[in-house]
Amino acid sequence: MYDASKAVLLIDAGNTRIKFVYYESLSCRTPEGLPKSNKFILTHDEIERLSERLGQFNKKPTLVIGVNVAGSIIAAKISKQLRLHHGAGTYEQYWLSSQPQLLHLKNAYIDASQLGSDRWLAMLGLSVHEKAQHRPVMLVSFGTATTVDTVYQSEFLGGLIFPGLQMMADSLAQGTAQLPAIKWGKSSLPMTFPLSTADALESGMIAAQAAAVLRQWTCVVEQYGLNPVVFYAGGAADYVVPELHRLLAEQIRLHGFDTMELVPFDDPVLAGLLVYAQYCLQDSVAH
Ligand SMILES: Nc1ncnc2c1ncn2[C@@H]1O[C@H](COP(=O)(O)OP(=O)(O)OP(=O)(O)O)[C@@H](O)[C@H]1O
Ligand SMILES: CC(C)(CO)[C@@H](O)C(=O)NCCC(=O)O
Repeated sequence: MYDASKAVLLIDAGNTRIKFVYYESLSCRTPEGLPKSNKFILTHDEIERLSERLGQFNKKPTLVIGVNVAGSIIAAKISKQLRLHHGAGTYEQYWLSSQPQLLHLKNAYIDASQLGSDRWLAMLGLSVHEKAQHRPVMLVSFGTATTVDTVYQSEFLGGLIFPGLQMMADSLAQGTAQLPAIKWGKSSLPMTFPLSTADALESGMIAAQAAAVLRQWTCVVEQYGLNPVVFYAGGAADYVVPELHRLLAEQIRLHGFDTMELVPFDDPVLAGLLVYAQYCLQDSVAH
């Protein structure tokens, strides 16, 4: 049972955008059984609008839980907006960091505090997925950076970090004399032998992203002999997933697995924060 009186705000402050989800009450459910939510996104330049944006809801959120990988200035700006919104009213606010263990989830990182708190909370969200019960589950997050992380038997096993699609494109344009900035068009499979600069860049970057994910999938298969479920999220997913689908299908066939699961997972960080907020609001839990 949850403390139904509290409105809750969850925050995923990333390097490009900040995602918020507001719950008037975690007990108020949709027909699908999920808490009714209002999601909104602000860029870093728009943080000053947070207080006004929160003013549109009926109740002030008295429990605010967030992760922030965008630095202390961003965290301070968000906290200032929350103080503005609450005035003299009281509320609890927590920025979570990565730990060796959170609820049931263990963290194999050598120094747990190094792990991005967004990755950690996303793993918590992933770990409660029904598919995570008997098989390894992977999450590919195509955000500002791309990350490829794995959970098996309630343990985060580690993962890859590399530049996101836009960051790859920007660094090529900035670091060379002849390579232009890319205008991403419709998503398509990389070409076999690209014959223009634009095609060579687009095909190269998509191939690099998909191949890195496939490498990690192969590591999981070799380590555990099981066919992992691959979840994906993030703004650049649409561009990479067609090629990833093609590569995975080929490997699934070669390994003799009978199913391929490449599944979208919206807002995994916010999903993990919800798991944690529900835990915090359980009657018996003292925070
Ligand atoms: N219209 C678009 N065209 C090309 N790439 C896009 C487009 N929209 C998003 N992207 C890609 O998505 C990335 C951003 O993804 P997303 O919006 O999920 O991340 P984010 O909110 O910045 O996340 P975080 O900062 O938490 O990593 C960009 O860096 C870019 O690679
Ligand atoms: C990798 C990013 C940028 C992804 O948002 C973030 O999780 C981060 O800054 N991580 C810190 C380093 C680490 O996770 O090992």
